[in-house]
Amino acid sequence: MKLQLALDLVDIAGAKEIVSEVAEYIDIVEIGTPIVINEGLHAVKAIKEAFPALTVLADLKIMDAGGYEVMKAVEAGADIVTVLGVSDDATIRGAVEEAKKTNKEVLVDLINVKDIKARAAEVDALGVDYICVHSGYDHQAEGKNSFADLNAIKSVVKRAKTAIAGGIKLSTLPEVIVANPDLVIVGGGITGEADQKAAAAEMKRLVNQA
Ligand SMILES: O=C(CO)[C@H](O)[C@H](O)COP(=O)(O)O
Repeated sequence: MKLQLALDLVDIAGAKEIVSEVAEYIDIVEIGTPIVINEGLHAVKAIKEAFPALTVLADLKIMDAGGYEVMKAVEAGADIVTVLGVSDDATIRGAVEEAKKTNKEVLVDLINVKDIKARAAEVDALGVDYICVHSGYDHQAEGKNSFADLNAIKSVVKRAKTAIAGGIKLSTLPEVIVANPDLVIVGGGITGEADQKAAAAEMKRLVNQA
């Protein structure tokens, strides 16, 4: 099981500062959608250059032109690029085809997918690398999480790795770990803590025990 740190509400300098603190405890660093909106793919490039040993995920949440947008993210240094599960199969196919050219990976985010199980089975057959259940900020504000969804997709996904994101904290991590995803994605559960290093270290310890 791997741990991904999601960076959303910082600029490039802030992102570098947090990663410097916690790099030894994370497997993947995510350049979140808000950073890409604010800073562009320069943020991906800057983090990959500063931390070449870390796997960098660009959370573009691609909805169209999968091949082209994956190509641009990979050119900037991304190792994994996200595509929305609600997008067309052709978009996901294009993203997978482009990523495979350079041995990079595609994570499909099932945020706002209505029939989680059916779509997970479909995108699994398209050859994606990760399938992620995700309660976004707006759903978190309504008190929702994706813990049950993770169990649901694990019953149908045969080849992709599974991931979970959305409001995971130290207090809820044990519940997530029981469901045994391949990847746990944590943003505010680390960045929102006064001691980010301690939070990341404890999360890594729990994830490693799984
Ligand atoms: O993609 C995102 C929001 O759309 C976030 O990166 C993801 O939800 C993880 O952050 P947090 O743990 O703070 O919810």
